[in-house]
Parts: sequence; structure tokens; C-alpha cells
Amino acid sequence: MKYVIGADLGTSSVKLMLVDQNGTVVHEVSRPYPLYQTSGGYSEQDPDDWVKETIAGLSELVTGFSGSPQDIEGMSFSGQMHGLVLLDEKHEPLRPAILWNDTRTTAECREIDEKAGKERLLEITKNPALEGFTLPKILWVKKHEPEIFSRAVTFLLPKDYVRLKLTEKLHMEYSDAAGTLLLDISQKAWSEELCRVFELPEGFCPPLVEPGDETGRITSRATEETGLPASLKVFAGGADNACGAIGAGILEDGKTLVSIGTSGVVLSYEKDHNKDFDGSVHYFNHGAPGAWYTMGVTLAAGHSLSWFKNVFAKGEDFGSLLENVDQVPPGANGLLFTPYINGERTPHADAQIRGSFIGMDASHRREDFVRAILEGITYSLNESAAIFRENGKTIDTIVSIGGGAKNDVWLQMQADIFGAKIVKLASEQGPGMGAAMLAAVGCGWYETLSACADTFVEVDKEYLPDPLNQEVYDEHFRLYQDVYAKTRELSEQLGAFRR
Ligand SMILES: Nc1ncnc2c1ncn2[C@@H]1O[C@H](COP(=O)(O)OP(=O)(O)O)[C@@H](O)[C@H]1O
Ligand SMILES: O=C(CO)[C@@H](O)[C@H](O)COP(=O)(O)O
Repeated sequence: MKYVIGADLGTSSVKLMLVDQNGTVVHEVSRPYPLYQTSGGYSEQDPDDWVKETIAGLSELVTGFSGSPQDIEGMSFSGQMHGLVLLDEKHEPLRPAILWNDTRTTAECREIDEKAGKERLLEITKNPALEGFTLPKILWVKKHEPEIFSRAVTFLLPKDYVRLKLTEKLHMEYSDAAGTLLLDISQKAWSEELCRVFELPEGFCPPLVEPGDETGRITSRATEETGLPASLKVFAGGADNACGAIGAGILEDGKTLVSIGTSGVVLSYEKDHNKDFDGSVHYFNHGAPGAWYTMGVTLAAGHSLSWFKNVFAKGEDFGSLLENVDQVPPGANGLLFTPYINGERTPHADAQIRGSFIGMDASHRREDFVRAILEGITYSLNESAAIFRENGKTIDTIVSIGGGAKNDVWLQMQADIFGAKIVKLASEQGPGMGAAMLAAVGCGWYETLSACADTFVEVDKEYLPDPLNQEVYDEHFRLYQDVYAKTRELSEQLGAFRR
């Protein structure tokens, strides 16, 4: 039996899975790293923490594997998108990585609109300027840290940096490059026009490869540190949402994915690049060849729940935090939560908005708050689903992945709120599985990702909407939708008091 490794560089942790030729996960390891969210919408990580924990995790994966490491044939990556890793001439990071949920760059987004032209930007990249994307971060460093920027020769995205450190080969692949706001996503090439307008140094954008391309072998140092064989083939991999789509079998028209990790996304397969959503949802290259996807993003989905756990239930695990949520009826006894604790992206592209609990009552207990958080996150995702439905898409079945798919009550809640059948897979680690599938196809085990999905994507359980719950949620959701407009100005004014 042969094996491949899927490595998913998430925001909360790196998750590594060893998968055999039948698509069975034979061993899994996860290692967390810190997230630094100090002030003013800042969100950073140390790129070398990713490398350190990935190497330690790979070593743990190999040590805990009862077979022969020589049978591990390939490895590929999935990673949190958009994060800027600026590199000097020795390919060392010049500063901490500025992440996808960092919202310090509103001024740079307006500069992009003005200099590139909103319409032209949409034509080239299919996306508007949003704080989370990479180009605004590049311009922020250029403006605020000119000395650092003067030493930058290139940039990478998070998982590409980890791959660079394991192989000493520098590449970026299309599905992640699509989230930089510098890629012409239809032509699959760096936009010379945008690079010129924003005066990026010659050769600043790294070489592009396909997600399924083999990018080299691991260095002898990495073989020593991890116990992996020198023969291991390393494949480029993809953005976590592109890999999540592969790992959940979202490989043809009409298929929809919900992922609740640190962020939350509602993602839909697109067979071409010409649809017009006018920038209301993101439009990126898929990890599968010749395909694209559209998606709406909730900035703090799982992050809202982990924030609450860290602040009010430190030391507890998610299991105990969620223990009594099924005792609370839909509608959380009149409590509403909006998950805007880092600002929001879809449908409200607003870095200033902040979250709220509305309707607090002296009778509320901790489980009411937890239920309200789960409902608020799901309502936010339902607003993305509504955009797709308004644009003519049918959403009657959704594959649900990510840490949020570990909980039965939340999965049933998703079915009731989305009004769709929810499919839970045998592994909720969609992005890691997608990365493993890219490696499996790269190693020649399957001709195509779809053929691989037929074996690797295994359904565990399905959840059908309950009409009575649906009625309650529909009414509660309408109230939720009011909260944004009613708290927008207050949030802006409160900004003056924020750290
Ligand atoms: N047992 C659980 N039940 C419900 N939600 C969970 C559970 N474990 C983790 N989560 C949620 O999943 C999130 C992490 O998901 P994950 O897919 O690992 O994120 P990332 O890829 O961003 O690191 C946490 O923030 C938390 O909200
Ligand atoms: O910014 C986006 C998508 O545009 C996020 O979805 C990131 O890709 C982070 O993903 P997770 O850590 O939540 O998986």
C-alpha cells in the first residue's frame, strides 16, 4: 500500500493527514501556532512558526505511522489564503506575515480603486479591492515600512512559504495567486498592468505553477528532520478553499460547499470565468484544472466561537462548551449575535463594523450565548447563500466541512437555516483531503481529481431541514439581517475607543 500526505496550513493550526490509496485517513496530526491580533484590525503570524510546526507535525506523523516511510510517495499543501510573506534576497521573511483577516488596509483599498479603476480591476481580477487580499497589504508595507519594502525581492502566500522551506524551490500556484488581486484570473498570468500601476519591483511576482504540478523534492535537511524519504514527490497544492472544494468533491456545476474554519465560506463551482456577480462574491481559480469557484466569506466564523471560548471558558474544549446547546431552542431564547468581531466581508465589505449580542436578558445562561453564536455565524453564511440563490443558483444540497462540521447540533442547524440537505463527510478536514488528492493524482494513482473523488470522498451522514425549526429561523434571520444597518454607525463611533 502507498500513501500521500495532505498538509493544511490553517489559521489556528497545521493539520497533517496520511492517506492511503483507498482514501482512508490512516493517521492525523494537528499542531497549533499563535495568532497575534493586537490592535487596529491587525492580524499576524510568524511564518517560521508555520515551518517549525509543520516539520514537527510531519515528524510526529511519520513516527506514529506503523508502515514504512518509504511507502509515502507524495505530499501536497493547502493553506490559508491571501497572507503576505515578504521575502528578502535570501528568501527569508522581512516581517511577520499579514493575514487574510487583517483589516488595516482600508486606505490602500481606496488607493487601488482610484489608481487601477474599480471597473478595470474587476475586469482583470474578477474581484474588488478588499482589505483581506494581498495587494493592499503590499501597498501598506510600501507606505508604512519603506525601509523593509526596499529590501523585498518577492512575496509568497503562507503554504508556498512552507513549501519553499521544505524544498528550497520558490513557486506560487494559480488558486492562491487568484487571491492576491494581481492575477488576471481568466488568462492565468500576473497582470503587468497592475504591477506597473502600483510600481512593484521587476520580478516581484513569483513563478506560477498549476496546483497539481510537481515542484521538487524535500531537502536532505527536511528528510532528516521529518523522517520522510528523499524520494517523496512534492506537489504545489492550493488555496484552502480550493482544496476544501476538491476534498469535498465540489468538482462540477451545481455543487455547493460550506466550510466553517477560522473563517466561514459558502462556495460554488464555476465551469467558466465569465459569470458576472459584480464583485459581490469572490471569484477565484479552482484547484481543479480549467475551473473556477465563487464564494462568500464570513471573516470570523469559527473564530467567533473560539474567541468566546478563550475569553469566557478558557481551558475548556469545544465539546464541553457546546454540551448544552441542544437544550436551547432555535432563536436562542431571544438572543442574537452578529459575528463581526474582525469586521466583515460578505455581504457587508466593512472593516469597521463590529459584533454584537442583541436582546440580552437576565434569564440568559451561557448556553444561550453559545447557541446565539452558532446561529449568528450560520446566518452570516446564509446571507452568502442568499446571494447565490438571487443569482439563479439552486442550493438544495451542501457539503459541510471544517472544524464547525464536528458538531451534530451545528450541522442540523445548518440544514434548518440554509433550508438544504447537509452532507457530512467521513473526514471534516476537506482542505487537507484536497491536498492529499492533488498528491494522489500527481503520483499517478488516478487520471483525474474526479476519479480520485469517487474513491476518496466518503459521505458519513446527512441532515435534512426540519420544517418547524426552519420557520423559526426564517423569522429570526430577518431580525439578524436588520442588525448590520442598525449598528453600523454605532460601530464606527465606537472605533474611537478601540485598542
Ligand atoms: N468540536 C467542535 N465543535 C464545533 N466547532 C468546533 C469544534 N472544534 C473546532 N471547532 C471550530 O472549528 C474552528 C477551527 O476549524 P479549522 O477547520 O481547524 O480552522 P482553520 O483551518 O482555520 O485552522 C474553531 O475555531 C472552532 O470554532
Ligand atoms: O480569506 C479567506 C478566503 O478568502 C479565508 O477563508 C482564509 O483562506 C482562511 O481560511 P481558514 O483558516 O478559515 O481555513
